[in-house]
Amino acid sequence: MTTMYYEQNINGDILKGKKIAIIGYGSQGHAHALNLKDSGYDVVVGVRPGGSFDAAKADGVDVKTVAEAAKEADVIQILLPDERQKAVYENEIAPNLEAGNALMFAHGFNIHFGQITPPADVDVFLVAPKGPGHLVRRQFEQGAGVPGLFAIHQDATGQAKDIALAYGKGIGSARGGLLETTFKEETETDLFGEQAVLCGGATALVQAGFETLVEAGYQPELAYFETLHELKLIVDLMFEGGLETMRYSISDTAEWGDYVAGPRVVDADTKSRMKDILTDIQSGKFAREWIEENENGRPNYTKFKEDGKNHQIEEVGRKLRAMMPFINENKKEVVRETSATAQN
Ligand SMILES: NC(=O)C1=CN([C@@H]2O[C@H](COP(=O)(O)OP(=O)(O)OC[C@H]3O[C@@H](n4cnc5c(N)ncnc54)[C@H](OP(=O)(O)O)[C@@H]3O)[C@@H](O)[C@H]2O)C=CC1
Ligand SMILES: CC[C@](O)(C(C)=O)C(=O)O
Ligand SMILES: [Mg+2]
Ligand SMILES: [Mg+2]
Repeated sequence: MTTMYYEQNINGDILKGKKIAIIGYGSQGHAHALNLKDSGYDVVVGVRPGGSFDAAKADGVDVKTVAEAAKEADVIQILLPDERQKAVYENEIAPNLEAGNALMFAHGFNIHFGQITPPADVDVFLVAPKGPGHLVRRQFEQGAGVPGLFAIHQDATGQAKDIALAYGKGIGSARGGLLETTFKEETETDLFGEQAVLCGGATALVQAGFETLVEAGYQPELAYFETLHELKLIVDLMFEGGLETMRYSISDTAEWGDYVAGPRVVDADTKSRMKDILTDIQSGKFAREWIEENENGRPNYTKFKEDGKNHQIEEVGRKLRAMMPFINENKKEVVRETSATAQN
């Protein structure tokens, strides 16, 4: 049965007086550090010298090396890229762990796929917002919150769940709801969601729609508005009131087209391939291949990234967005973080 926790059911006092180290100051790192600080907690950020270090300093956060932050903290949240966590954990965090500390994650990848094995005398749990870090920060500042998951892997102190809930409240996720899960369930569903629907599925759908229109001779700018820009406005309505609200706002013509054409695009074969994707995640095949890609210096990742950047939809989009300053306003904070974390 699903168990949800909301702000009013959570006592955040258990984290008062504890030092929380946020390791990494990227998408999730900056959001957790700033939200926890604004919630009145004692936060130190641990990163290497460079863009993130400078950004955290400029934001008025206490910043140290990873090893120093881990050493002085009671609660250590690892918000580094998943593929870098194992090395940083082994070299800089593990030697500074003490019995009774809490070791945290925002995604279960490294624990679930056996990359990190913490000692038995520390709590190990995750608090994973169900949304991009920049929105975790933006929504918190707006008085809202991105819902999150939490899961306990090890409860050495008997306090793991209370600390996890207090942490989830501190970053604003309990405003949207904290759902109790396991590392296995969080890891597999998160990977599936981002691959099949949220990132892989959505970008492939947008690109294919754009290409279909442009190849048929329609203007690329029009194709951009139709397949990418307007998607946000349609998804906003789904977000606010589900598919029904979106269908209430669109024309009856669009709604009829939705019913008859949607299943032609995403059909039983698509669903069967979604199941294959899920199987590869569950079996560990995806994780093994991603780890290997990193060990080999990311040749395919780099090529995919470059091809994506050079796709016509991106060139057209950059030009059109430059004429819409209201979009660029929101983008500023993401770009600052992106450029701060772009180095390897
Ligand atoms: N992105 C998201 O919105 C979400 C992410 N998650 C999870 O959160 C975790 C963090 O992901 P995300 O926020 O995307 O990570 P990012 O890619 O944004 O993290 C980048 C940060 O890690 C630092 N970093 C990278 N390598 C090292 C290193 N060797 N030593 C010290 N610092 C280093 C970077 O510093 P520098 O500037 O020096 O490179 C930067 O501060 C992952 O487990 C992810 O799965 C969960 C939910 C959503
Ligand atoms: C959808 C991608 C995500 O899982 C997220 C923002 O929740 C991620 O890993 O970044
Ligand atoms: Mg996710
Ligand atoms: Mg993810």
